[in-house]
Formats: sequence, structure tokens, C-alpha cells
Amino acid sequence: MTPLLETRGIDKSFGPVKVLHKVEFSAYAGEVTALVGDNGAGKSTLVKCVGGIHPIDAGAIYFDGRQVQVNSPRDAGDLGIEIVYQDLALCDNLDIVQNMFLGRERRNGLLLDEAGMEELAERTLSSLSVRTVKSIRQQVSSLSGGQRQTVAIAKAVLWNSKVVILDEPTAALGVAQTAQVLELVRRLADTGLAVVLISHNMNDVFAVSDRIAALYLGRTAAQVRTADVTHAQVVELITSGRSGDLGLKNGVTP
Ligand SMILES: Nc1ncnc2c1ncn2[C@@H]1O[C@H](COP(=O)(O)OP(=O)(O)OP(=O)(O)O)[C@@H](O)[C@H]1O
Repeated sequence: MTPLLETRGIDKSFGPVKVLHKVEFSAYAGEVTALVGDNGAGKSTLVKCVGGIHPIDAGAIYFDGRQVQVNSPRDAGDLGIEIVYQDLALCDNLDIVQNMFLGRERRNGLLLDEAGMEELAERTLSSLSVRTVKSIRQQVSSLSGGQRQTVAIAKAVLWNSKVVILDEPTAALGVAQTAQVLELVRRLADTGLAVVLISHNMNDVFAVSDRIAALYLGRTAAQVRTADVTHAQVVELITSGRSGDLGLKNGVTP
């Protein structure tokens, strides 16, 4: 199976500090790939490289088997790569529809196509089986953390996304809301998207991912199928970069 998104040998430095060393990473359509690693391991940097925010120093990015240049967030968006950041970047003083179309508003002549945007927002939310919001004209400031996360994810999905990268989507959530967001993460993959889930939470990772990619000090420690590893083995990968008894071939489950 060809990965939908793949990095090969990515290097990235900030000034004299080398943060990524020949990083290999693959994400597949229809699957959730968890990207794990300790604080400072390079997860956000890798994601920002594939999102066109940081230029890479060496290596290459492949999309659907084809080498691509991702020089700006616009390039990433054109390929269908959307990143949902932890701090969400939703505007509190706007409603759900306004937030979902922010910066990409639909127009009807000179006027905003409010009805069209409402319908599409509604359709996107219901296609993801999101029933938690009362009205899509609700201000985002009145939503709970889980609902905000849901809107941010739906916003990413609205734009014909093919790869959705979620940066710690459950970090600030309670138990019930975490379960809801994880269900949504699973549904995204089930609709055929490649979902990348950055997470520090092993329960979340094991609950929802098909594959796990572990970074250790900016290097790929392993890429494995979730079904092939235990919590303890993943913790070992994260904390020491060692794959111990996993029997990996070049860091990958054979
Ligand atoms: N813009 C930058 N300039 C200089 N150093 C940076 C920059 N961005 C990240 N770094 C450094 O790169 C390393 C990797 O950081 P990164 O944020 O990618 O890690 P992470 O795995 O996402 O960590 P966390 O789980 O804490 O978010 C860190 O040592 C960090 O200090």
C-alpha cells in the first residue's frame, strides 16, 4: 500500500540546533497514525515541515507516491493537508459557520453566501455525526472544549482534505469529551482520510490508532502497527528510542 503522506530522510535545523535527523514517516488513507515522542522529540517540527510552515533542509515529502514541494501552508492546503493545532485558532466572537469559513468565505456576487455556507457547514457536521452543537449560528465562545475541538476538526475536513493532522486534540478535555473526539477521529479515518494524531496519551493512542510512529530526539525510533505492540513497548520507544524485543527491520514492523 502506498502511503498517502510520506517523508523520507527529512533533516531540519534551527540555526545550529539540528532538530530532525533523516526522519521517515508514513500515513495511510483510511487509517489513524499516531505520532508519539517525548517533549521536544520533534513532532510539531515534523508536522510544520509537511504543513509548509518550516522549509526542510534535506530529504523529501511524497504525496500519494509522488514527490511534492511544500513551500507554504497554501501548498499544503492545495494538496489536501490540513493541520488542526492544539490552540485551535477559532475566533471566540464568531459563530460556528463564520469560523468554519474564515478566510475562505463563499460569495454570491458581492454578498456573502450565508445560506450556502450554512448548508455546507451543517452537511459537514452531520456527515461526521456531530450532534453536540445546538445551532451552527452559536458563538464559539459558548462551546465546551470538546465542541470547539469538533468544530476545528470539521473546519479542517470541509476543504476536501485528504490528510488531517491533529495536534493533541484531547489534551484539555475530560473523559466524556475525549471519548467523543476520539470517536470523531476514528470516523474521519473511516471516511477514507489519512489521520495523523499527535498524542502523549497512550490510552488515546491505543484506543484509536492503526499505526504508531515514534520519534526519539528527532529521529524515527519506529513505525509499527498498533496491534503489534504493547503500551510498555511504546513507552520504551518514547523514553529510550529502543525497540527492544520488537524485531523491527529498519525501524519498521516487518
Ligand atoms: N522555531 C524554533 N526555533 C528554534 N528551536 C525550535 C523551534 N521550534 C522547535 N524548536 C526546538 O526543536 C525541538 C523539537 O521541538 P518540537 O516542538 O518539534 O517537539 P515536540 O515533539 O512537538 O514537543 P512537545 O511534545 O513538547 O510539543 C525542541 O528542542 C525545540 O526547542
